[in-house]
Amino acid sequence: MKNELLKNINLPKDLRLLKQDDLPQLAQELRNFIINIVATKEGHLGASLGVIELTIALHYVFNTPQDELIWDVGHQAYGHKILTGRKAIFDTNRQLNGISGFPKRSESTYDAFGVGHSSTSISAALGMAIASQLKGENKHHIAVIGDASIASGMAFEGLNHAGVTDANLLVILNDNAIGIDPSVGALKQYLTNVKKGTEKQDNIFEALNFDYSGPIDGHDLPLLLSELNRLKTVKGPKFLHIITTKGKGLKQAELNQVRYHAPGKFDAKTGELVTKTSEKLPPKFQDVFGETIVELALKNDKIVGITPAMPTGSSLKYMMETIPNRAFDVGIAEQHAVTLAAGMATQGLIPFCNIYSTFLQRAYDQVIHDVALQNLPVIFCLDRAGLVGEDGATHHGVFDLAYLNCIPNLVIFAPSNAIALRNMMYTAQLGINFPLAIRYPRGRGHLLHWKNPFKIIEIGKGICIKEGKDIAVLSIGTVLKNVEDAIELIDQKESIGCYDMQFVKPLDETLLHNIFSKYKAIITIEDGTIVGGFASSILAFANQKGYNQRILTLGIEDKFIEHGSVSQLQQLQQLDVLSIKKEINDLLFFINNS
Ligand SMILES: Cc1ncc(C[n+]2csc(CCOP(=O)(O)OP(=O)(O)O)c2C)c(N)n1
Ligand SMILES: CC(=O)[C@@H](O)[C@H](O)COP(=O)(O)O
Ligand SMILES: [Mg+2]
Repeated sequence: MKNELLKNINLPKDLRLLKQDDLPQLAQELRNFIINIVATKEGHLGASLGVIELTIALHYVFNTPQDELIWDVGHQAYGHKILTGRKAIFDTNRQLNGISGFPKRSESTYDAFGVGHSSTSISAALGMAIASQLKGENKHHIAVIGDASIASGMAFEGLNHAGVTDANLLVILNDNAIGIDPSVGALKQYLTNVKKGTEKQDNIFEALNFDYSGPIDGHDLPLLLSELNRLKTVKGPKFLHIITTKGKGLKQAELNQVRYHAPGKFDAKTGELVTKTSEKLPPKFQDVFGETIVELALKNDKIVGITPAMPTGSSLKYMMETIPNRAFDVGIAEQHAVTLAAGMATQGLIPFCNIYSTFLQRAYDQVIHDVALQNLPVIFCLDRAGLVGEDGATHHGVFDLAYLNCIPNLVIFAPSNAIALRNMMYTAQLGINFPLAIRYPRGRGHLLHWKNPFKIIEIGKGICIKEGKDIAVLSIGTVLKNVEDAIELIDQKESIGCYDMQFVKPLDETLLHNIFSKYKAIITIEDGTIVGGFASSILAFANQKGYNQRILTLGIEDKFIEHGSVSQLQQLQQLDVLSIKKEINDLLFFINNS
């Protein structure tokens, strides 16, 4: 059985020509196809394997793309992509200039809504369903949402609204009892009871006016087909609860669902992970955070740790294992995580609220209204800041410096290395009377030895890395390493000064006055958007203080950056070593000849 059926399917119309009895074989072929490609090209695995039967059934029963199908998060949509015209290019998934790892409207008419951040599907599908009603159309709108994503506030808001409409909406809950990490919370317990049959009487979704059916086995194709065909005839908001296994069809992925959410390279036949080099590498920043918070919290019982559904990705799991009563996974609930931290801070606790930079966008008002306005000493640890690579436009943490910069009271720190991250966490827990954001990138730093004795970091102070004569490079965050390497390659090194500014807010004005009084030209560099971030602050400083030398600003251009490896994207954004070297040399040439 080698893609006998799949090879003839390019679009759902081809799929609909198959006999129902052929669909289980197609499911097997589709699984193998995904496993073979993800094994070498990497990407999200477990979620897509878990919805193979659902994907086939949906495209078989519904008339996509006229009927609108919305995948929540979209990391489970690989089967959907393959069956909707992207089979031949699926091996470019998540690569530079290849297809996106998430549904994307500009990529296909079958991708009804762009996703990446969770819990948007019900609102989006409801919006489309209401629009269809207003336009007098007769179509179906289907939101497929996971058990972790439906626990988020936004999903509840959508359900709450949908329940008082007669919109033609079908919500399918794909319940596999796990997000990236095991699902948490009272809703998870409720769903567990529904599955056991102990919670049939007062169904929460029926109470919200949905026509509820399930739970049914989401791998049973005939059952899925008959239930979807039935639901097609039911008007108004409907809710189908299906039970699936994340990683279905690959033994290791079923057994170790957390690891196989996005496993990296693995052997397609055995499922074994490709073992990485045994060479000692510098730690990931997430582990510097995870290990340091444990070290600090063992000595300081006021410290608490919070993660919205990313215990593994943030490495807060180390604290959850060591000090479980003070480490909280609150589920996909960024808004709640921030205000929970604010509440804890009012009571004298020291909350480290760890959120991926991109996901903190969800909790912007909470940062302003609940934390900063009340000047509460919440310590935000913003992981995955800057370019994250293959997850692409939905996930790059490139807006944080800009969106945080305009918030009064907030101190913004971007460590240039693991030691600075660790020392800032140490400093913060000694006691601060302001909110603090510490932002650091995905992946590893460059220091092998980082567990030095703790040192206090003076708030608002930058560091002179190297004095120069003509040009000062002002750097913020880990891009400093590229700057230092670039300067090493420059012939007139002695001309170039280099500064690790550390804080975007407050700026080190004393240091800046020294720099602006001395150098002929300034370069700012950051791995965030050039609009409103570090560069903007330096430009405003120069303008306000009457400095008029040339200032070159390097950072992420004012557009959404797509997927690719971090190094490829750095090159495209001129943040790699050679591009920085060129920018410095060009500026040197300019000032020497003007
Ligand atoms: C707002 C937001 N927070 C966090 C994430 C990170 N994230 C991606 S998938 C995922 C788990 C989703 O679990 P579930 O909805 O149950 O889907 P499954 O992976 O089980 O199919 C999380 C937390 C995200 N994409 N968006
Ligand atoms: C789909 C999603 O949002 C997550 O799975 C994300 O891809 C995790 O990113 P990291 O791999 O950086 O933890
Ligand atoms: Mg799930």
